[in-house]
Amino acid sequence: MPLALRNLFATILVHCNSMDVRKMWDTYYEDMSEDFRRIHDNSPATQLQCTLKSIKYFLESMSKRIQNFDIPTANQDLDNNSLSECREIIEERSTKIPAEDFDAQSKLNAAQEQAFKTILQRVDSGIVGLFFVDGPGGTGKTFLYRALLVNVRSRSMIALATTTSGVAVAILPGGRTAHSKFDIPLQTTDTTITNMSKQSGSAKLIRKAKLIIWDEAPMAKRQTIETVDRSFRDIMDNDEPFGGKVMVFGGDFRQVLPVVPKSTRAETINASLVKS
Ligand SMILES: Nc1ncnc2c1ncn2[C@@H]1O[C@H](COP(=O)(O)OP(=O)(O)OP(=O)(O)O)[C@@H](O)[C@H]1O
Repeated sequence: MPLALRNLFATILVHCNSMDVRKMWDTYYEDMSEDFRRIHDNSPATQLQCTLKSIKYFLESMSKRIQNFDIPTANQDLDNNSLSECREIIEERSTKIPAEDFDAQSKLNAAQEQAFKTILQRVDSGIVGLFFVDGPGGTGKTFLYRALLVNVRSRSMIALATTTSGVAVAILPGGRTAHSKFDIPLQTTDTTITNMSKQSGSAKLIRKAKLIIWDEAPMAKRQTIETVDRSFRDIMDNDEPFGGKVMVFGGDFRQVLPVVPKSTRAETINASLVKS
């Protein structure tokens, strides 16, 4: 429950004026930072900054500034809340975190916890990361995505949730189809790029995103995913895969492969992500 505790701590700061804030901080810091201690077990400084950013997020959602309270100082993060942010970034930041997701990270099973920790270490270190979450239907992939989204978003960082089909969009908070979010052309080939220009709001959003989730990836043609890869490299001016972003693809190859009209079995498999 550390996330719920940080939310409660921020709420108490805002509504209870006569509290000894520093004493309360010292008393409950261990409990409030328990999730970050699990992820960054060797770095107390990172644990502290992650905890402060999360409390800052909740305070700002109540129109308060963390600087006005007697708790340790958060590092200045120039990425955050700049006045010149474009519409796409403002919209993304206004995604509501569902209350039922607050304790998702404390309920993760061992396999989910392992994936959660590994992915968040990449998010916090800013090192490129390409992950594929594989599992048959009902094994908890969406549950893991939701825990990741709440953790990253509750620290005022941008996490994008995309899916291949419109049907699955509704199960991820702030979800959109990858085609719509990344402006992917309907017909993709081995040389296409997306319609996002480097100066567009969508490109600025990609530059800021710390985590990008793409569910139902096996349903997308590999050329579609490769088109996004080429565009991200261009937008980020970085030739690492997906321009150095932390990408989490997920889905189940046992379910639906890409739909290629009038294709043979071999052509369908050639269009699949496994051939990328
Ligand atoms: N660690 C967990 N603790 C409690 N409930 C969980 C956990 N993991 C998954 N669940 C629950 O199990 C059910 C199936 O999980 P989920 O929807 O995440 O599976 P999925 O792998 O995404 O399935 P699909 O591929 O069909 O979309 C959901 O009701 C989810 O809330």
